[in-house]
Amino acid sequence: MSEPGTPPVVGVIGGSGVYDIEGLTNPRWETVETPFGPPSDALLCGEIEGQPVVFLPRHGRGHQVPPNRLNFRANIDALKQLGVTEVLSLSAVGSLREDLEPGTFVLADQFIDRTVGRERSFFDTGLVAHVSAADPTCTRVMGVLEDAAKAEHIPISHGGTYLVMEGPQFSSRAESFLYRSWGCDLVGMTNMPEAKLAREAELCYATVAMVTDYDCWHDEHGNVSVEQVIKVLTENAEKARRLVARAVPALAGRTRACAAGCNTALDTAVVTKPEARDPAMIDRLKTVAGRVL
Ligand SMILES: CSC[C@H]1O[C@H](OP(=O)(O)O)[C@H](O)[C@@H]1O
Ligand SMILES: Nc1ncnc2[nH]cnc12
Repeated sequence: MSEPGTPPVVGVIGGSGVYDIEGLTNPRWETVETPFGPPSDALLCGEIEGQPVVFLPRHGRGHQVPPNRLNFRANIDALKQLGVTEVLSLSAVGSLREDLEPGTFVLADQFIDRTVGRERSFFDTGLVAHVSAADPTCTRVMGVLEDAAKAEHIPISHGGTYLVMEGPQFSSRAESFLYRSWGCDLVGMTNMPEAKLAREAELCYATVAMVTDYDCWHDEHGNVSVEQVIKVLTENAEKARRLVARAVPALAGRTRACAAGCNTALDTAVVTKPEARDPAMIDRLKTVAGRVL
């Protein structure tokens, strides 16, 4: 259980095409068990310029877990068990906007959750809580990422709405047009419920969405394929690596609670009266919510 002023430990969740991070000092893979079952894989722990960092390949090192089977709760619990306080998510996404070309990096800040059948909360009967998800990403960490991108001369677009679909199939053309008509900018399959669970666990969360394709709405571009996604990611891997290497040490040195309020999200969220709380739930939630239970 970490207190709001705990020195930062950066967690990096690597999405499609990002199964490892290079350049860590003292690297070691650690297997973590959680009350929610196993995370996607072992987690790689180490340091970048003295700043502790923990890496989790979202789909496993061999990309064996599809988006609709990800154990998001276990992934977030495992990161928090290893002391993580701020999460950088790297994600491949389709573009729903002409000007967001493949190869563009976007700091997505809003989500529309169209997923079905995923476990979307740590809380449940016996221990009820409602956190705010009005601003699901951490504005402070996004600012650090933006500065890191500038320092590395990596163009990055600040802000954008990411529609999260269930998958694993890509969208039908009618769905793609629908998402565009809703004003969404990006489409992907993984950032929900991941971002909301990070908020429940009082972790800062920011996502670097790496545009790989125009989904299937654009009449001058072919329909998205895995081959295209991996090709564009491979071409941009070096940029992503430099961005992470610059951002991680820049997140060091925070000595107070996150100014955006992420580390205190549970202060006013739990509604179940203390005498009505299920002891088994309190035990299950000791990593993510032990601070307030
Ligand atoms: C391999 S293409 C589709 C796959 O890629 C994205 O995952 P991630 O966010 O982990 O990079 C997308 O959401 C799909 O899961
Ligand atoms: N077009 C797309 N739809 C959903 N997820 C994606 N990941 C990368 N491109 C995607």
